Amino acid sequence: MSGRTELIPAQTPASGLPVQRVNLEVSAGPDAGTTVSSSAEKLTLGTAPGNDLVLTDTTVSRFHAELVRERGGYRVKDLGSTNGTRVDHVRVQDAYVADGSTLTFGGTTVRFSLVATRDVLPLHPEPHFGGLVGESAVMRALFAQLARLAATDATVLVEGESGTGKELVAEALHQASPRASGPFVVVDCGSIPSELVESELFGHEKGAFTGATHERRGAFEAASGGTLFLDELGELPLAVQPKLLRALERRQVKRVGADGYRSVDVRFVAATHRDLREAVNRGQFREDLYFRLAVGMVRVPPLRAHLEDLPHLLEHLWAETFRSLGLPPRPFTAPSPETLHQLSTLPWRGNVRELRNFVERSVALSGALDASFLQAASVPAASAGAPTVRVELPYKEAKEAWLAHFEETYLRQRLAASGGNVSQMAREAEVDRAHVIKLLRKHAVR
Ligand SMILES: Nc1ncnc2c1ncn2[C@@H]1O[C@H](COP(=O)(O)OP(=O)(O)OP(=O)(O)O)[C@@H](O)[C@H]1O
Repeated sequence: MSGRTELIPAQTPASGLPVQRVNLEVSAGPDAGTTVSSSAEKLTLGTAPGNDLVLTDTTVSRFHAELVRERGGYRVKDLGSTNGTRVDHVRVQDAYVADGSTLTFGGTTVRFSLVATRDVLPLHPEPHFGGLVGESAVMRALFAQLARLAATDATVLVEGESGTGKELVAEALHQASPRASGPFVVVDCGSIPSELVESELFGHEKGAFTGATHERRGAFEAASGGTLFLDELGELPLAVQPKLLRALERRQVKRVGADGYRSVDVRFVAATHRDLREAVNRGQFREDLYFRLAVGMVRVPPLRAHLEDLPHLLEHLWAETFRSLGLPPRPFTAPSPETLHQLSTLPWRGNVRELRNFVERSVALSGALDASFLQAASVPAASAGAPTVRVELPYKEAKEAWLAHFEETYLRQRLAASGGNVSQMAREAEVDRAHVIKLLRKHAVR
């Protein structure tokens, strides 16, 4: 016995992914007697219409809390509510709940219970969809959902941690849709200075502002006949949000400095790694825009939720690395069981992007997948303590590894101190916001 936890090979049930169904029954408060039953991965509750459990209790916030199904069970997460969330009378921010737990939201009490029968989600027949790969049941259930959504023109909101593949999801939706022959236009709200977002989205007339020496069409017009993908939607300035709402509702946009509206024909997909419901509670995101976007909700799982895809992903990213570097492909050699084991025990906070970085480093430094090429940040022990100077590396690489540790530690702690608000963090750190975003991506911090 090695005492090691083995990586479970991908075993995909042929028919579908069995998912748990839960019941939420309001047992005390103005809505006593109301019951909701669902097998959704995420359930929200609050007073805003559109929550899965809508409460009328005035001590409950608009988006008060959510219940998320994970491998280890169900978790309840408070969404920054005014009066807090309790599990069995203990106030919590984020906690696991058990069958029969009593949950309290403000002045309302809800009984949480598991339903004996399981629902079954359909699975996509192939272990890939567009540029996404995954053999696991969770990924193939996601592909099946994407295939269904691609056939429609519905607006889609893609949620997921950084590096999980949200942009690939948007691109795959476009490619599988009837608009595939039209343009796929990407706007990253996080990397555009806030004063330029409106012109980037809707265009401007000549002379509309200092520097507007020519008229310019915006992303909506550029995407006409195709799909417009807005990344980092949570960073969209509040002032632009009503204009986006209008554009989505009426399919009309007005260039900055123009008098009239122009019609546009676009399919709209947006992504966020931030919880927009929390942003709504804080007054940073408009509730009406949130509901307009959340017509089709797609949640991309973090890598730690489908580790059985590691071998398949490594092989895919290996080929991708050679392709992107313009190098002749080299045959893939599967990692040793030890390496695979080590990879499967890491937190992968940067998700598939971090895995890709690891593959790229391995290719560049040795041509074989080797766990010693994991960046210091991936390995919990290294990121927790003081940085070690890796004297076994050549001077330049040792210095880079040490600097990388400094950058990541600084970014993580600064970002946490500013409550995850990148603009505020950039101001406080006296670093240009676009540079901060580049660094955050480099270190897979978000
Ligand atoms: N399931 C997957 N199969 C293949 N490649 C993937 C998968 N998921 C992510 N990737 C790769 O990981 C990298 C990050 O993906 P992507 O940029 O789509 O993530 P993201 O969620 O949009 O990140 P961010 O929130 O930082 O914008 C890309 O190189 C992408 O090709």
